Amino acid sequence: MSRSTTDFRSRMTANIAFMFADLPFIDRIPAAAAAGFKFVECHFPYDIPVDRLLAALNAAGVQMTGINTAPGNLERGEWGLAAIAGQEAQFKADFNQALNYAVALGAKAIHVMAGVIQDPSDRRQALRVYVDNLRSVAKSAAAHGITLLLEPLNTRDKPGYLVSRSDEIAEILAEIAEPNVKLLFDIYHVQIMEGDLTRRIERHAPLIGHVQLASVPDRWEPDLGEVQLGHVLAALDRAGYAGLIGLEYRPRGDTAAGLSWIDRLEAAN
Ligand SMILES: O=C(O)[C@@H](O)C(=O)CO
Ligand SMILES: [Mg+2]
Repeated sequence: MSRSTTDFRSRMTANIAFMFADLPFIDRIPAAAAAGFKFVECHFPYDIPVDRLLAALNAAGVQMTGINTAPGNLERGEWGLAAIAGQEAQFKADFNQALNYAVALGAKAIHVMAGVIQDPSDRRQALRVYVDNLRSVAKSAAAHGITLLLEPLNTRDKPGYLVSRSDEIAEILAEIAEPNVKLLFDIYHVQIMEGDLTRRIERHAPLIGHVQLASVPDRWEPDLGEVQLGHVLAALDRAGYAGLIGLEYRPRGDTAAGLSWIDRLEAAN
């Protein structure tokens, strides 16, 4: 039996951007606690004052493990600003907002969202901006023990997003060369864009700062679809990944009822 499946429950963090989505955001925290979660992660908590969020987390006995930088203007198609030339000042403001929330909540990871590049000829410059922006903020996060995560997003869900492949992120990380800037290896996106999950996990293991799971191609409970969950968890285990595992899927029905996949995973491994 692989460690990843025996201690799975103690390492999983419920992504409350997607899970318990029938409830108002703040109410997803006690709902996650009632379903047995000790950890939650989310995307954009910024509509809720940080003190209120912290009070809800404390009341539920749940720890927030990770948040994202703000997406920017959704109507203009933005999805983060870290790679957008001319938006460096707004990126800094968004980053500081994320850092303040993370520090106040005790969250140890911030997913720094790169952004959508409307004109492919801007890509080269965007990569430069991305690297420079990340270098400029990495140490302020490190001072608080916070890891910055870079996540490749698949081009079907997020056309034009600067980075869609984990191999590309590996090159960017080599250039940034800051130990607290890491790869967010989301099985869903990596399987869609690159596949070869086992070998890719082995190759990128030292770079991986966080893992997320969902079924492929539907982004449902992760024991469904084309990826064999037990195998992937064992590969992560063998590669030495011992960090948190984000459940970032859209439940097919009721979130709590759908969690029976965890019992099946434990029984099968
Ligand atoms: O996979 C995703 O979509 C997320 O992890 C995210 O942070 C927002 O794009
Ligand atoms: Mg993800």
